[in-house]
Amino acid sequence: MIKTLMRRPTTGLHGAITVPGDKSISHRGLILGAISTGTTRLTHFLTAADCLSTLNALHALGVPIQRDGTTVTVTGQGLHGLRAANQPLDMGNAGTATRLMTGLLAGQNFDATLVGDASLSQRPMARVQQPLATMGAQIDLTAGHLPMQIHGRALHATHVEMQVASAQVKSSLILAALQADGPSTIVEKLPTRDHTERLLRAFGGDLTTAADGHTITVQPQPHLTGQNITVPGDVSSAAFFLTAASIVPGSQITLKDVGLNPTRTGIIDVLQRMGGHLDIRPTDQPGEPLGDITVSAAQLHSIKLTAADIPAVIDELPLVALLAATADGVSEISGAEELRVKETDRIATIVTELRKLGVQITEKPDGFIIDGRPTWRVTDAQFDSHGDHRIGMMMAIAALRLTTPTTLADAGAINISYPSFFDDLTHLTTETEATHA
Ligand SMILES: O=C(O)C1=C[C@@H](OP(=O)(O)O)[C@@H](O)[C@H](O)C1
Ligand SMILES: C=C(OP(=O)(O)O)C(=O)O
Repeated sequence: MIKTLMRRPTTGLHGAITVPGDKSISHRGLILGAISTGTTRLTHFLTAADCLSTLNALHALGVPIQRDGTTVTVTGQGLHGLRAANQPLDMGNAGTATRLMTGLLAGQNFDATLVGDASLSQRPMARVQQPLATMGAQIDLTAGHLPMQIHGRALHATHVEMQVASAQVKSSLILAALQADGPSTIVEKLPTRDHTERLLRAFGGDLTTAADGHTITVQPQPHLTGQNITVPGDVSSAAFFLTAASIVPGSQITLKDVGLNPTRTGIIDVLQRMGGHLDIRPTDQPGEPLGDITVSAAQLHSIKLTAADIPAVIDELPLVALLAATADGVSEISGAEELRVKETDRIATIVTELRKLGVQITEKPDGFIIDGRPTWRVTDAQFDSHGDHRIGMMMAIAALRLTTPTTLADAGAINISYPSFFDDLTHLTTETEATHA
């Protein structure tokens, strides 16, 4: 689908929205609900294609799941209550779903086959197969990729030193370790998003993170109990509008009930370091941290990010590139080679698309260098998502700086994580400054 993009709104973006539920927490809530006893109710669940891949896979494994709008009810089957599916599990475009389900299925007493779309079928799966093999897991890949055959079996406890900073790999190992014959330890290269750890504790699991923040010990065979969970707004979705309001002159918007887990809020830190105007009001309540954010337009300054900064901002790096493209000075992003194995090679797709705006960007093996400018000279008005939701949304936000018409090819990819993205954008661009004065 080719979509005509919205141009610069004359008075900027105004108004307030609640962004859809967090993708990472929605996946995990379904999985932990499935292996608990009793009922789990997820409200403000993300009903986007990626999370529906997890929902459909669990359903095919014998888990009753009801969906009513954004409320999902999961009837837990216990840790050993899943049953073999009678067809391959189609994980669609979802890397998180695939890696987490692999860890879960490795310890079940049946076999499973996982397949995915063309993008997912190019993404590396040895990163879970190899550490899971230290527990005795038997997983056959196709040249390191999907299709994958998982031969479920009893697992042993392990001690794993992770080779990549990846919450997906960590969570896969945690889900396998729950089914092992003793306590397992997982050592992270760098701390990554900790939603699995937080949720597992809420469901009654026994898991500790050492004071160094890197070492996790998982006690096996927990008795998990179903929970009622309100999923916070996805900060990775909010990030598109945090960026838009920062770079479109005259803007001031509020994003309500956004997840503020510190392992995810790198984009807020980046914006603050670049001179962005943000007011963050945390809400006092149990569970994942959340709050409201008001953001207004600002003249931004360049930034440097290195490997230790990356995990908390990994999915927002296309937006960091866009912010840097409008900022004063030269920005440099390093240590972000993981971007090359996302839905697309995001270093390559960021460079290709931003060059269409006339942005001065240099590609590096592990990131990029951008020389920012207050105005761009568009050389190609036909943007392309390359089938990658975050690249498509980043270019739709870039178009808001332009007065010339532009289009986005393969705009349907945005449904992977944010089906109501254009509705929310329309809402924020049709609310005038006067209505909110
Ligand atoms: O665990 C998760 O929910 C996710 C972890 C990240 O991937 P990696 O852990 O592989 O970096 C992120 O890019 C993805 O969108 C969601
Ligand atoms: C990388 C992403 O997701 P996944 O790895 O789950 O496909 C993303 O949403 O940006």
